[in-house]
Amino acid sequence: MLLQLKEVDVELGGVSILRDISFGVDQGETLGIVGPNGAGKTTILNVISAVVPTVAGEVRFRGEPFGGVTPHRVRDHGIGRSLQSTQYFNDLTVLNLVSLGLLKNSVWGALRFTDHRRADDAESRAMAALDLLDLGGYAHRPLKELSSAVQKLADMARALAIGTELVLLDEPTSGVSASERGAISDALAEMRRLGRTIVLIDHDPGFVVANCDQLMAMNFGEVLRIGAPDEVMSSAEVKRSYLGQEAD
Ligand SMILES: Nc1ncnc2c1ncn2[C@@H]1O[C@H](COP(=O)(O)OP(=O)(O)OP(=O)(O)O)[C@@H](O)[C@H]1O
Repeated sequence: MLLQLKEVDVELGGVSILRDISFGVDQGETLGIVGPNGAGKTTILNVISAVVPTVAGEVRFRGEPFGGVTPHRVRDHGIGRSLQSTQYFNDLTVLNLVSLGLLKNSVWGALRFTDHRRADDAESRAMAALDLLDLGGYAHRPLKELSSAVQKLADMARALAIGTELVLLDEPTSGVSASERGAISDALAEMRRLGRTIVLIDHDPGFVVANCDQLMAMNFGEVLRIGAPDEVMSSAEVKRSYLGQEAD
């Protein structure tokens, strides 16, 4: 098993945010997570990325405890994460956005591209990731000129370039029109075809169900059910608690 959370609890500001979260993700598998606003989906990605600490339980990556890892070292383990929004990077080109994630020097050094050898290496790896998602034609375009779908795809390429072991996708369809969601699905399908292990969260349960191997439904910081996507979505507790429908 590549990633495992065992009985994880998280508290932020003295408030219980996650309780008793346990799941595992095998190599090459996509775990989808659904749940209403505030269920704790993003916090789970924050736990895996070592952005928030746990107060109980354990995170294991490649069978090893992941406890002491700092957020800026997560990338060194081959874990890439897409952002909910790329708005702060609007002036960058697509290639710069993807390269930036691959540069190991400080952000300031990276922005100035002072280390040319590393910058060239980062750019060629970034270009390879863009080509995998068929985005090579956008490489030199600033993000601000592109549709929100292409901006999302560029950020997925950034996560793919870093995430050789594990890709965390945070709301890839948010702000993307219904007509452009197919392109996001296609990119995700390509990542899965490449054998990447993925944790996917999105507000659109239909999108998640269609694009995962295993589904976890959450509510109020707890796991309601985990298993085959159709089984989870048709279970009484998920219908009742998440979809607001009466159980059969
Ligand atoms: N830094 C923080 N301090 C205190 N509470 C927080 C913090 N971050 C998140 N929360 C709370 O934790 C709960 C879970 O938030 P989280 O963002 O993980 O949910 P989510 O399922 O991703 O929701 P959404 O779909 O709206 O993004 C929410 O009640 C949120 O207000």
